[in-house]
Amino acid sequence: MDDPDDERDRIPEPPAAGELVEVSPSAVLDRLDQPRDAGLVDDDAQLVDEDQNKGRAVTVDGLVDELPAVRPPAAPRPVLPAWVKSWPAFLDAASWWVRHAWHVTAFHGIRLPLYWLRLVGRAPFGVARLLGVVWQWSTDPDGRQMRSAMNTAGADPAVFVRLTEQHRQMVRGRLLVTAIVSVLATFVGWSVITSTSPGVITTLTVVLLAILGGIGRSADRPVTSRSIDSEAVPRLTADLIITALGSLGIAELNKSLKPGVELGVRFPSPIMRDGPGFRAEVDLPPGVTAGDVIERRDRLASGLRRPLSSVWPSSDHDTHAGRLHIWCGDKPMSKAKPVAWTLAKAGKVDLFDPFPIGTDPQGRPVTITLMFALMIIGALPRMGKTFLLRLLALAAALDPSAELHIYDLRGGADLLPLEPVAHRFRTGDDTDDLAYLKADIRELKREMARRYKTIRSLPRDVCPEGKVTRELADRRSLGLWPIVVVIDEVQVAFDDDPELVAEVTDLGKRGPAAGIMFVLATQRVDAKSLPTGISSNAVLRFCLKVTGQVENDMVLGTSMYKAGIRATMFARTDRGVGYLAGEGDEPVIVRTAYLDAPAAETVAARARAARLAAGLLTGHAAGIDPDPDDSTASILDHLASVWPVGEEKVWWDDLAERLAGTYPGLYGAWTGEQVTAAVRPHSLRSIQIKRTIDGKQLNRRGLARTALQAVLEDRTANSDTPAGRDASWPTYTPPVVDDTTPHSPATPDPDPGYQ
Ligand SMILES: Nc1ncnc2c1ncn2[C@@H]1O[C@H](COP(=O)(O)OP(=O)(O)OP(=O)(O)O)[C@@H](O)[C@H]1O
Repeated sequence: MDDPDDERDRIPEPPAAGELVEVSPSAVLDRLDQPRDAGLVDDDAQLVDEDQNKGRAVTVDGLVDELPAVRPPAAPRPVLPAWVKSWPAFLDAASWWVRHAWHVTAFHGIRLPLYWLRLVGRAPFGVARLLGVVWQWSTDPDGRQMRSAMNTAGADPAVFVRLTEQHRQMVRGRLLVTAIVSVLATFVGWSVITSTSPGVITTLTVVLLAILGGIGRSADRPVTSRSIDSEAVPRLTADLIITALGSLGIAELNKSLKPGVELGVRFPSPIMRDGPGFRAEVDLPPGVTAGDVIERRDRLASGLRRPLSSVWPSSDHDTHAGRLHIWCGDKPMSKAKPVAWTLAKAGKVDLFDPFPIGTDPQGRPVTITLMFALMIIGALPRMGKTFLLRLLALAAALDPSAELHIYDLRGGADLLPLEPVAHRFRTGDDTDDLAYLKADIRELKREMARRYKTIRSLPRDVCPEGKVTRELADRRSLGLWPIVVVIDEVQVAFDDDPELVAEVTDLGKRGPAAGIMFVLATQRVDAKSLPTGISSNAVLRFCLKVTGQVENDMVLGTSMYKAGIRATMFARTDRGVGYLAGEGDEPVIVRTAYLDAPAAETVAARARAARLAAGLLTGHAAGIDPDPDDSTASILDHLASVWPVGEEKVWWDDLAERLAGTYPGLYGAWTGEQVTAAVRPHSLRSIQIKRTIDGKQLNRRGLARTALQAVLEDRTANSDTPAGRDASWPTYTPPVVDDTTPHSPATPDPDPGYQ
């Protein structure tokens, strides 16, 4: 048999590359608990093959170049608590304290007479207790006990006599002090009674009785009553949390809660007030993850003796997988007032910046940045998906430069308030509606190609990152304003239409950088409704209640469920509450702002007024909504078809006018500048064209027929794609408002649109 000592002393072989070494958690912890200079480095370094791994050390994790700090540095706690940094959260916290203080004061204030009567009832006990204390002090019973203990056969009589004498003297002195104090007290009492007013006597009597009652109070008969119904909502304490955790039925957790075992649950920071509730940070025992607890949110709420929608557990992966945050709201969220939208009454949105969509459970505002993002929203039916979609579309409508394409394939009325601002709008899932959507998507693909060409043609200093900026979006002649496509119940369109899926996937991937954003919502979260190409490219993800891990990860992203981000924990009553991923580093729980249909109509009316004022009402909203142009003809073909017979050179303004006359749906509001910008990617150069009109010499920029013909011939010869697919132009372009410079007859236009 092996000698255990030998076994202990034997230096283990270093693990082969890639071999997994099994190490017990306690061994790891033991090691981690040792200070770095207490032998860890040296002991472990013995395992090193010195030639091969010079300068390296072996730890339980294998070879490393340098040993990391034995303990990772503790995460610094924020200097200011979160509620100080957010005005609404601060107001919430402050108002809670004021309400609480007022309630406690009023509750006890009104009961003061009752409390006094209770004290008076205890006053005789107080007198007896006081007399007992004085008697004890005066008669020194301890000394008497000591002498009785010495009254034994072996005791020294001299010591006994000395102690007896000392006791007698002490008692005599103390009795004298007691007698003098009693006489003085009687005298003072009598003088007060005879010399002061009855009011003072009454006050003193009241106070004296209260003091005597206080001395005589009993632990099992409290004088004061409870101001808070502790049975309904007990204070959130460490004990309560431990009890609740113990009721979850997690074996590993229960093991560490057994009597006699070192408690595995720790509280790294004190339980504190956070917004309208309390927050606790809990370190779960090794082997238990925050996700394990989050999954049992209902049992946790039961253990904490609170309604389900008051209890919000979350994970903190910046620290470790076992760090659990529990936030308990004062009021159940399902009973709290719906969150008001800060933009409901006033305000504009710049889609390039974050805009508010609701609050977190603590009441802090949550914002979202729609620009450059593909967003997916998934949930069970009736959880608030369409309301959120409407909110996002309304926010986009409040940016007058944005072009909205709104599709409600369920055919309900929820998105109708957006009709007055939508460039493209359809509600319903008839063949017509789906064909309209498909044609629009195709147009958007061509628009995307055009946008990329325009972006490529821009100088580097104007477009350094190769994507749309606010400045570029504002130059209407470039046609790079944000386009937001909102589709509710997208699964209706995707079913049995792989071509559409492919086109939306492509737009979802490449569109955002060119300013084309999609927001897709579905109540049927599966691979058909959210194909991998779309779900894996979504930047923003919003998941309201779903039923399982697969749906959760499909909307929020792979492994989110494992990481403890579980939209399965939401209850059916948590309407409008979901996880938002992609906006910050960590997914957050959001209570989306509630906007009913009339309020949505008011916001849409405001947005429409702003668009009208800016001259940016287009497409369906402007009453021009023929079927999307699904032909493959491009602006080059259109220019050729409107070219005036016999003319060799034509001004851009005249060409714009002719295009608008022949294709009002496509070029209705175009100017010469826009036509120039549109053909720029095709290398069509402008020329100066002089004309005499009414005896006046006018010099403007325009196009030569030969140049157009050359480009068309070139395209036919070189292109293997259908003519005009990549050169085609979007349908209804808003009229130019903000950067239109009237053409001066003699001077060349400085706009870069004129080359
Ligand atoms: N932010 C919110 N706050 C409070 N209640 C909300 C919120 N959003 C939605 N609701 C409530 O939830 C109900 C359902 O919302 P909505 O119609 O958006 O659900 P849905 O998920 O789109 O349903 P469906 O899949 O059937 O279309 C609404 O009638 C509304 O009362």
